[in-house]
Formats: sequence, C-alpha cells, structure tokens
Amino acid sequence: MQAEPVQPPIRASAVIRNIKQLVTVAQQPIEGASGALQVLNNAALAVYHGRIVWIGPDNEAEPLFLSTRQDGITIVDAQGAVVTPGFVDSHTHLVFAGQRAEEFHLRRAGVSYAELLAQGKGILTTVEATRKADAETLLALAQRRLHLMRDHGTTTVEIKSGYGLDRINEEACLHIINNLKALEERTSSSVPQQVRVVPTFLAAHVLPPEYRERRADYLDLVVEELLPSFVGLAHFCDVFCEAEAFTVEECRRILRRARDLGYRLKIHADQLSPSGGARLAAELGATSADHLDHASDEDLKALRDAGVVATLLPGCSYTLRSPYPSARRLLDLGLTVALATDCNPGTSYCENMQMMIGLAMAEMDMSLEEALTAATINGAKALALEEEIGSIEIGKRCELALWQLEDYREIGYHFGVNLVQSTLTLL
Ligand SMILES: N=CN[C@@H](CCC(=O)O)C(=O)O
Ligand SMILES: [Zn+2]
Repeated sequence: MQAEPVQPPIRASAVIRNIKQLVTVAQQPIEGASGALQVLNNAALAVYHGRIVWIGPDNEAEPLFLSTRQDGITIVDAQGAVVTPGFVDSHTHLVFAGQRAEEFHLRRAGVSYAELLAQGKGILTTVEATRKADAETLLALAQRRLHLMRDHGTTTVEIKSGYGLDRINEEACLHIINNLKALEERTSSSVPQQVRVVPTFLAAHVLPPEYRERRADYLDLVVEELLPSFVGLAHFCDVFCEAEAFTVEECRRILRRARDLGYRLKIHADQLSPSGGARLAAELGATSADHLDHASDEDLKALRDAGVVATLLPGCSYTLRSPYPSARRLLDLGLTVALATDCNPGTSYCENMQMMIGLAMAEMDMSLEEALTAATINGAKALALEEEIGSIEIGKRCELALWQLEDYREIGYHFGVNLVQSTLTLL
C-alpha cells in the first residue's frame, strides 16, 4: 500500500523568506510579534493568489512549505531586509505639465500662496501648461513621478485630476490616470513592483479663467454634466474648499451630487484659512479631510465623531514655509491621522513618503511608530482600502517595501537618502 502524500496545511504560491524584521503594522496581535507596530524578527510570509496566508518565524517556513511538494511555488529571498507594508500615498496631484520654481522663489521673497492664487497664478499657471501638453507627454511625466514614488517605497497612490478644469481636459487627465492604472496592472510579473492607482475627480480645484464672469455656469457644468459622465473614471470626488477656490455651499452642492452618484468624498479643508471644510467633511461623511492647518478643536472633534480620516501634508508646510499642523493635537483628540505627499508643482513637489515621515517626526511631534502607521494603514483608511492593504496581515494583499536597514528604527534617523531597496507586489 502506498503512503498518502503529506498535504501541506496551507497552500501557497510564494514564500518570502529571510526577513530580518517584519514590521507588520497589524491591527490585530500577531503571535510572536511585539510593540505598537507588531514587529516579528527573523520572519517569513506566504502568499496565495496575492493574499497573505501565513506569517511566522523563518525556520517554520521550511517544514511548512518547502519540504512539502507544492507545484509552482516561488521562493523570494529577502536577503535580511527589513520589510514594512508599502506606503499608501493617499493625496497626490501627479498629472501636470510644467513647474513653478519661479513662484517657489517669489514666496521665499515674501509673496504668499494665497496672493499668487488671487493674481491668477498658482494652480492656474499649471492649468495653462497642462492644457497645452499632449496626452502622451502628460502620461510620460506622470509615469516618471509614479515610478519615483515606487522607488521610494510607495505601493498605492491616489491621483487627482484638477489641472484640466474643462470637459475635454478633465476627461483627458482622468483617462491618463486610468491608463497609468492599467499600465501598472499589466506590468510584467518578472518585476513584481506594480503601484496601485486610485483615481480622484477634482474639478472644483479653482475657478477656470474662462468662467471668471460666470461662476454659476462652471458649477452647473461640474454638477450637471461632468460628475454624471465621469462615473467609473474616478473612485473619489474632491473639492478645494477655500476663500480663493470654492465656498462651503458650492462644495456641499458638488459633493452631495457626487455622493448620490456613488463617488466617495474627500475635501481639501481649512488649508489656508478656517474655511469650514472640515465641518463639511463631517456633515457629508467624507472618507478624509486633508490639510486641516486651520481646523479648530471643534472641527477636529466633528471629524473624529464622523469617522473621517485626517490627512496631514507636511510637504506643504515645508514648501510654503507655514507653521506645521501639530499631529500630536489630532492624535490626542483621538483622530485617525494619515500622512501623504500631496505631490504637486505648487505646494509640495515631492514623491517621497520617507521625507513626509521625517518631517512629521521632526516638525509635527509624531513618533516613528505613529508616522509609519499614518503612512501605511491610515493612508489605506483614507482610501477606504483598509480591508485590502496598508498592513501585513492574513487575508491582505502582499504589497511590501523592502528596506536596506538593520532596524526599522533607523527610519527618520538616517535621513536625506533613499533607504528603500525595492517594493514587492505579489499578485
Ligand atoms: N490646495 C490645493 N491644491 C494643492 C495645490 C495645487 C497647486 O498649487 O498646484 C494642494 O493640495 O496643496
Ligand atoms: Zn492637494
């Protein structure tokens, strides 16, 4: 009689071995892991059809997966890397042409961002350059930025339109974002470093110049025509709620319509002044409210009570030389805080989430553990993707950053260089 073949208890398509430190950022305790980030030393993990099915000590991976015959199993040697979830950059404006270095230097000479906006510069300078560029150029520029992000550890990026501001150009920008998404999904599996792309429609970024004398017509265009015809091209609808951009009432009208059409909501809130954006985000049940430099304690409590993620964008304070919002204040009030780059040509030209973590630790009173949480699982919450990504846990997608470090606590301490060696996305 022939002996029954020993069946492996867990089926795997890939096993990642030889991980010096696995920083899981798990929301549920993991056996053998410790600390706020649930860190496991000398670890391995197994993946089946892109989902994590096992996490444990490296020496247990051998008997579980490697000595039992499983056809087609891929072994990835992490070569002693520190491994974290890939960054989730939940707020970016990657699709644009041109640059605004001149304004950057003008601001250093004392001209404010709001003054530039009021003079028809700022965002409108980029709208002009973006409208002039062809789709191929815009795609190539955005793809280059996306790959820079990936090289610095980001595996999910939200990308907003908002530099087109008319039917043709907004639609073109949304198509470019969706083309980037498709290109990433199709990337060859021999280089498994895809970036997940989440598209956002931001027609209410600033009033386009041709509508200066007919503001109501632009709002009608957005609400009655663009929002309904772009369903399916964007997951989120965002607005810039600010004196120089759109009022609370205008934003409410746009976002209500968007919500009725099935978009999730985001708001650029209280960035340059107390604009009422945070309150509106709470009222409408937005997924996130972003910036929040001028939000009051009452505004923040309203966000917390409504379960809205507070996304802080330290690159803006760095670029605009404005005071950094205190993340400590938000954390002490009990908010869920995310960090993002806000990569854009005006207020934060930076693709690197490691830089945001460094700034948040140096200037916003965040611990490394809080900043890493904000850049991964809380970024996922800001995109309503926390069931899928943002931490290394059973059932989640395998989207990782591999770091050339002895210890994850070198993040933020060793600064100014890229510490990420690669990202890894197993499908
Ligand atoms: N504040 C509005 N939008 C961007 C800036 C865009 C720009 O200046 O081009 C932001 O998030 O900071
Ligand atoms: Zn923004």
